[in-house]
Amino acid sequence: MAHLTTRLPRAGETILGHKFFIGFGGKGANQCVQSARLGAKTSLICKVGKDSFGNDYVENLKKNGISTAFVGQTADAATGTASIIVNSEGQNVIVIVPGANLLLNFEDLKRASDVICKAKVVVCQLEITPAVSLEALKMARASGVKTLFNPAPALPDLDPQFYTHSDIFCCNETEAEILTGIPVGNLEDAEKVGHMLLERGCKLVIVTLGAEGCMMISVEEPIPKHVPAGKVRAVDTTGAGDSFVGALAFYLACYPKLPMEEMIRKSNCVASVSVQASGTQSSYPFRKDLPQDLF
Ligand SMILES: Nc1ncnc2c1ncn2[C@@H]1O[C@H](COP(=O)(O)OP(=O)(O)OP(=O)(O)O)[C@@H](O)[C@H]1O
Ligand SMILES: [K+]
Repeated sequence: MAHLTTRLPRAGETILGHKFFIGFGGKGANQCVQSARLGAKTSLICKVGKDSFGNDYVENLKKNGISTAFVGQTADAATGTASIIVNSEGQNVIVIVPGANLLLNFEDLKRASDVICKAKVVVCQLEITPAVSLEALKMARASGVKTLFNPAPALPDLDPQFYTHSDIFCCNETEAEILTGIPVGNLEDAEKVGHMLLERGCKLVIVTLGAEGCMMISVEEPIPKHVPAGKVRAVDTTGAGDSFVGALAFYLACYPKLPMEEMIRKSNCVASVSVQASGTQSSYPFRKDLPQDLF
């Protein structure tokens, strides 16, 4: 939920804001929404609270055609939230309470094992307990399901098994720096990150570079490739990373024979549409609104 104000309040101060809105999020949900809008059959495995936010959350997923069979609702924690205050200069303060997300456990994964093991692609992030995310990747892998891992929010001491259990490891510049210690400001830096992550056991690494598109490198093709994004007029880049990951998951699942570079190029196109509208899920394009040569 976001509050727009002219300036940020000081400790103990009450100020008036001029706008308030609630948007749905969670990286997993955002990615799922983007995949679903492109036409993928999707299911989200997560946990929310038995509260009005949780009810609305489930409703929103259903509206987007996402299966909620494995969206648990618990009375033991509140739905995860992010409260954001943004001033007129665009500076913000944010409080995140993960809440019910942290209660998603191995039992929940076991209950969902059918969707995990029969999926074409499993996408994981780090907004739940990392060990649970890793277990989902392992379950997928053991069944020959393609794994796409997005290490967000990044942890400096990520369990090294995340590298070896990801078919595709996709991070942005900030995450790349936290994971490797290499500040990423250009393509060359991203290439260094790519080499380092391949050494750690990744099969294929993608570093997203905002308006510059992406860098990709793989064990099969260890020469880094730049996949540029089209030039667009960006109005709000919030959520672009999740749009990209969601689109990539769609192509991996629905067009598995496309060369990876082509999948990334198409995912860049989808994500570059999202930066031309404000908000996160509200900016994600539907298949019918995109150039049909993307399909
Ligand atoms: N200004 C832009 N113009 C065109 N495409 C963009 C732009 N910004 C982002 N994109 C697309 O979105 C993808 C992801 O962007 P980025 O690397 O900024 O992710 P991110 O930092 O995780 O984003 P965010 O945190 O804002 O969601 C890029 O690889 C590109 O395809
Ligand atoms: K956006």
